[in-house]
Amino acid sequence: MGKGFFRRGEIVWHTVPAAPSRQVGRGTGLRAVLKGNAEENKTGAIVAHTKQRILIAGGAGYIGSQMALMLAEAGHDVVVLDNLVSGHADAVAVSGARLVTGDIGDAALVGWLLDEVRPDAVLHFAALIEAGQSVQESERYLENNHRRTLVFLDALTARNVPPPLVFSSTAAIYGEPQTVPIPEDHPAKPINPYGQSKLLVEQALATRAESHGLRWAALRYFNAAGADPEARLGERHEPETHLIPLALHTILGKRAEMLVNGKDYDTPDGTCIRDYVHVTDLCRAHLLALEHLREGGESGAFNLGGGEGRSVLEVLRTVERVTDKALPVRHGPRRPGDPARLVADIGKAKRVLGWEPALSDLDTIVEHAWAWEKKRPG
Ligand SMILES: NC(=O)c1ccc[n+]([C@@H]2O[C@H](COP(=O)([O-])OP(=O)(O)OC[C@H]3O[C@@H](n4cnc5c(N)ncnc54)[C@H](O)[C@@H]3O)[C@@H](O)[C@H]2O)c1
Ligand SMILES: O=c1ccn([C@@H]2O[C@H](COP(=O)(O)OP(=O)(O)O[C@H]3O[C@H](CO)[C@@H](O)[C@H](O)[C@H]3O)[C@@H](O)[C@H]2O)c(=O)[nH]1
Repeated sequence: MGKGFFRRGEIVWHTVPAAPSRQVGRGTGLRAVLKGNAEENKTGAIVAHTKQRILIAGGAGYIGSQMALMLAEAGHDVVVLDNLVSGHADAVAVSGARLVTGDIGDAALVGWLLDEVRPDAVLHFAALIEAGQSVQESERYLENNHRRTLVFLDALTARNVPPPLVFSSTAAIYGEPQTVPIPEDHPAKPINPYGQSKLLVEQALATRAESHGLRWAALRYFNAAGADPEARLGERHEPETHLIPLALHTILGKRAEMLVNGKDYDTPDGTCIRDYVHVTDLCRAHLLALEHLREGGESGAFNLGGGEGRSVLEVLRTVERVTDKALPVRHGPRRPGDPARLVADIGKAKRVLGWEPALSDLDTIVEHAWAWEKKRPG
């Protein structure tokens, strides 16, 4: 155990120094996020007035650790609960948030933590995330993502006034889309247990709203991508399955070639189309969702995408352009369970939350991911 850790029973608190600055970068739209709760300092940066206590389940993962960093930079007090099944303690250290190593399905731990932290809001990122793996291991996915979330929700709703909850949902709940772009009221018919587990949680949130007055937002991310604009954090799934990091690993010589899954889809170049959204844009949406709930806004689901569909080959060409290197590519068969097109209709998030993707053009996403890959640990 490294410097800066101490044990408290079975619980490990990670006590690294807080982030050096409470400034929030300019031009990121956070003025709107923190309205009424922030001021501009001499340098024009945004500094939060009211420090809030935020609990992040799954905050040692790719998106959750970026969220912890954004909240810490906005001046909030952040505690991460993560069992580190796929997350990284050193990613939490970047934000200076406290890390409690444990499981969302551990009722005693979660109850203790809620009493200890008394969070003003909870963000729930904790999940197993591989759709393909979920087909082989459906029980494990439903147990981890759905049943353990129910335990977590029991602990939250046992409180007199449960804190508002923002949940990481996914485009995978829609299954094979009937219309593209996909609006939130599109039928939800997941075609893999991963999507099913997320839909079951969304249904549980709606039920808890009726039974316990839980206020919630389910943010249905499309393809999360990119990295911290200052390359302090980024994607580090092990094993990695996502297109952009795999292409960058190939460029770096960690893999021999890039396999394109299918070239006979009904799309202009025959490869799958996806909607890539920058991780920082996703995190900003969480702040806006919290603000929305804090102001009494209606609970519900919101699509989050970059708003544009890009094919696998377009992504690979962008990787070649940004890195200025050629990518060895091989065409293989389709990957089971891959819909041809997934593109978000993000009108509701724009209208209701005031969200607008700012960094989600493909070049910026790949540039940030590339900067991260060149300096990431491991
Ligand atoms: N990455 C994407 O493209 C994408 C797209 C749609 C939705 N999502 C959702 O966003 C969330 C975050 O995704 P990510 O890419 O950061 O994944 P990630 O694997 O990097 O992070 C998930 C984190 O949750 C933790 N975790 C898992 N099960 C846990 C449990 N039972 N108790 C405590 N901690 C647990 C892991 O250790 C990890 O740190 C997930 O809920 C995922 O389903 C991701
Ligand atoms: O080596 C590879 C890896 C991926 N792909 C393709 O690239 C596209 C994007 O794949 P990937 O990056 O693995 O993301 P998705 O499978 O689209 O899934 C992501 O996006 C979904 C929402 O759109 C979320 O539900 C998932 O959690 C998230 O992992 C797909 O067509 C893949 O078949 C390849 O061709 N070769």
